[in-house]
Amino acid sequence: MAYSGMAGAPGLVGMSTPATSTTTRQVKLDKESELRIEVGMEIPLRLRLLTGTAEIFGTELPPEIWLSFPPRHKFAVFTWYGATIEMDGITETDYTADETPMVSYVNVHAVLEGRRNHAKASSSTDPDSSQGPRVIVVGPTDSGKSTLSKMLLSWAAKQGWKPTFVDLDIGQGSITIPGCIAATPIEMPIDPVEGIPLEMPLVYFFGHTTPSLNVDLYKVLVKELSQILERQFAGNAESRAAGMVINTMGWIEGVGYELLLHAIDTLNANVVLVLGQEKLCSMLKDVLKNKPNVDVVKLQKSGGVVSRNTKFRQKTRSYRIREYFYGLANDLSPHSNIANFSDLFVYKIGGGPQAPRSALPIGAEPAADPTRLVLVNINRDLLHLVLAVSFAKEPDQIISSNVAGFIYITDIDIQRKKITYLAPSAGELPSRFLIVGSLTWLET
Ligand SMILES: Nc1ncnc2c1ncn2[C@@H]1O[C@H](COP(=O)(O)OP(=O)(O)OP(=O)(O)O)[C@@H](O)[C@H]1O
Repeated sequence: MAYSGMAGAPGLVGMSTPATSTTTRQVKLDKESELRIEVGMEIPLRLRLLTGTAEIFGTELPPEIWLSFPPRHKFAVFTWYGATIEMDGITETDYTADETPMVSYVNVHAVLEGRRNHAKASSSTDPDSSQGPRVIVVGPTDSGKSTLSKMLLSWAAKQGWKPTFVDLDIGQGSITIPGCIAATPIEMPIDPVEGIPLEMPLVYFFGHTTPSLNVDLYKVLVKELSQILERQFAGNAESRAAGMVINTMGWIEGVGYELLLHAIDTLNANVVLVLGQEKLCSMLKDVLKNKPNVDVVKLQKSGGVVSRNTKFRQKTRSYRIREYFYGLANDLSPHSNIANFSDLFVYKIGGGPQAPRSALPIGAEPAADPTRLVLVNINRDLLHLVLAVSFAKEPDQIISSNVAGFIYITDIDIQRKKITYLAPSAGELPSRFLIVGSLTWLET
């Protein structure tokens, strides 16, 4: 695992001292308690495990090694048997808590583990039982869904499984930039600083950060993703037995609820973990009662989960895009490239009328087709938008294709018909077909 090393940690000399500590200090944790930390807004926090054992969201801390957590990071160091932690730097808040839902979470992990073992043992004799658990984590915003997903994945990976992480959260997803749904196998416990490794995730670009802008397209993309995953599972008994953990959005009312049911159905989830909401749990139990193979389990929300307001969420999205191009520690060097208008084809999905008015019965209004491909005229409206580079070979494959990566439009020269864009690497783009939505970014 790529832990950030201790070298080059920020000096604290001459800094003002907020109410919380700025000096090196130790915290002793009793068994089954956790240290909850919100790193300050400007400067990273260094932290290391001095004695005992402890984990961050399911990933064990290496003894004695300093880890550097970026500004605004919110996390907890939990210990099952007791530990001493040393911190160096500024925190916005830090406190210890001995009431956590961790025992119930690890009990869920134990049940999933049993199902994985059963699936593995059945794979040669009974293909129908060879599917490991497909867990979907649902709940309102800020109920700890992403965190629980990470814990379940890291605990499974620690025991040698390679479960598939599916992130359907287009607002605050953890696999790639916002506006996408994605899946990736988790082969090692998730690095508490760097997050999910980005080796070849399967990514579909929705292009907006709320599904309400094109609900049908969102459903189509979830279906496309699920079909590819089914194909992968069919050819790989190991990942089939390890199963999936699916993270969802916090939108659980109305259309949001409908999308949850759609995801449960499309991805064939058989364990639904409901965090922090009785009403949602009872609605799901009721609607899924005819599916005896689907378990709906209510779990307590952790008191440590931090609520994030709209502004914070927008900022987080912007940092995620920045991280894509420049790396978490500014360790990547994106390239500024120039292309002719004629070199690239930019499509948006949805919007255009389905049929001309003349082709409709008298009085009928043309409805917008949510999955219609519309070729976009290149003009300055594209400035500061983030576009996806499709793997499609032909335009009609764009919706069903996953994406290779993203570019950011930094200039449009109408007179010379040139586009300047930032890309993760130099050289030609893997495809000339680009997808545009409403995902903007202001590079600062
Ligand atoms: N026990 C804890 N102690 C401290 N911070 C925590 C704890 N659990 C979760 N957090 C932090 O709280 C924030 C919200 O948690 P999380 O992202 O898991 O919620 P979510 O339900 O997935 O949110 P969303 O609805 O936006 O997707 C995150 O920054 C997470 O790191």
